[in-house]
Amino acid sequence: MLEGLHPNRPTHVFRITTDERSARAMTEMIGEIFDPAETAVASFETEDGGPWMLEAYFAHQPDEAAIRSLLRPIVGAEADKGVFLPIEQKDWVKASLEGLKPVRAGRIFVHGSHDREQRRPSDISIEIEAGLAFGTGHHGTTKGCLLAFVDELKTRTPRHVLDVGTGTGILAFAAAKVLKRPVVAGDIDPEAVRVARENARLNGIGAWMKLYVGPGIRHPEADRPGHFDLVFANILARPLRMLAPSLARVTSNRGTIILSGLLARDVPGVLSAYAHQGWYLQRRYDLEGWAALVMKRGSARALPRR
Ligand SMILES: C[S@@+](CC[C@H](N)C(=O)[O-])C[C@H]1O[C@@H](n2cnc3c(N)ncnc32)[C@H](O)[C@@H]1O
Repeated sequence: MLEGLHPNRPTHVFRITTDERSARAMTEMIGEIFDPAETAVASFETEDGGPWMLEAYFAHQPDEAAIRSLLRPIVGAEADKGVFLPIEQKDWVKASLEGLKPVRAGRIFVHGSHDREQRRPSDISIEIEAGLAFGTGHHGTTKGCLLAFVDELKTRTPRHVLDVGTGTGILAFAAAKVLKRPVVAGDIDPEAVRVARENARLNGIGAWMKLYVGPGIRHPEADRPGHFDLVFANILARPLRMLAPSLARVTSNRGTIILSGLLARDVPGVLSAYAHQGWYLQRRYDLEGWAALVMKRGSARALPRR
């Protein structure tokens, strides 16, 4: 969930801990200067009220001296404290998955194959092998969506679910397993859809996953006006804003859209795009600097003051 480059294919990472303002300024500068196809950058709070970290991922070995001199006008001598690290290519995904602990949201328990024995009999368990797709459940955006989904179930039971930007398929699987119904899920990245298909089989719900490759809802399974009563879209702020009219169109009048993939600073822009379509924010989940927004159709007057 970084701006730019697919987060699972970098060769080098640069990390620097600093204050929020400098982290944001450096993120913006790196985002503007470097080609988004070759660089991914994000900054986030390392703990509540604690220092911020900037992480920049590069597809090729970066010119370290040049990057430090670019950052010096923003953070001064601190630019030299940041570290550049090579990223092991071969087993990077596997190794990072093995190091990850399972994630729990209510009864939903997301785990890798190495943590199967931790499942409880009452769990809705989802086993994920991420491969090259995003979505192990550990990212603040995914966790936020899972928590929002669990809370949504306290008041209603959706029947028709769409997951836009499905990655490994994790949110769609949670919905299919909890609701015991087919779910439509798509991703712009064919590799993600391949991984989601494999994971669906692994979880015994291959027949319930209606997977498609394509941007947004550009597929006959997804482009069904008023059909879905729960839509997940955990992608970036810009596509979320652009997709506002089409997501609003395919969601039923009493339906819910759960949006994520946006940093707290991007929330007002996304809310305003959905307010233009007649949607308001019912509640939000903030985890590790990322926000998940639960949107309902209704009067823009219901928008909370921010
Ligand atoms: C942050 S990941 C979310 C994965 C998973 N849904 C989760 O919650 O962990 C975002 C996914 O959205 C996909 N994506 C980005 N822009 C998209 C678009 N316009 N339409 C469909 N998928 C998109 C990416 O390929 C990526 O797999």
